[in-house]
Amino acid sequence: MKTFDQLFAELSAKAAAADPDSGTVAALQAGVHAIGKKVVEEAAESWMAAEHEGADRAAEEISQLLYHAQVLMIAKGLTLDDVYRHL
Ligand SMILES: N=c1c2ncn([C@@H]3O[C@H](COP(=O)(O)OP(=O)(O)OP(=O)(O)O)[C@@H](O)[C@H]3O)c2ncn1[C@@H]1O[C@H](COP(=O)(O)O)[C@@H](O)[C@H]1O
Repeated sequence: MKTFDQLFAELSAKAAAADPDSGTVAALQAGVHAIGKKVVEEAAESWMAAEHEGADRAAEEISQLLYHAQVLMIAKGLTLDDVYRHL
């Protein structure tokens, strides 16, 4: 288990190292358009799970939504603070 901030640090390190075994690095190479589609897909799956499936399934889909949102942030060169200052 990890926190939002810990996951962001992990993904940022993998991106900086261009880890060839990382799905995150592959997603970043695919670009903002492809990452954006995953954000929308996971948002829809989160909605469907919340409406039609149990709490655990909703939590799982929401975790994937958060992951892809972080990948989008890294693709755009955004830091956590860039986002947090809007909260
Ligand atoms: N938390 C996640 C995470 N959540 C979702 N995903 C990816 O998001 C996709 C969503 O899964 P779906 O259920 O939609 O599956 P799918 O539609 O069959 O997937 P695709 O065919 O679209 O790839 C999967 O391909 C996962 O690889 C994640 N990939 C990685 N992480 C974590 O990110 C960290 C770095 O991972 P790597 O960069 O792969 O080393 C590790 O701690 C991982 O646990």
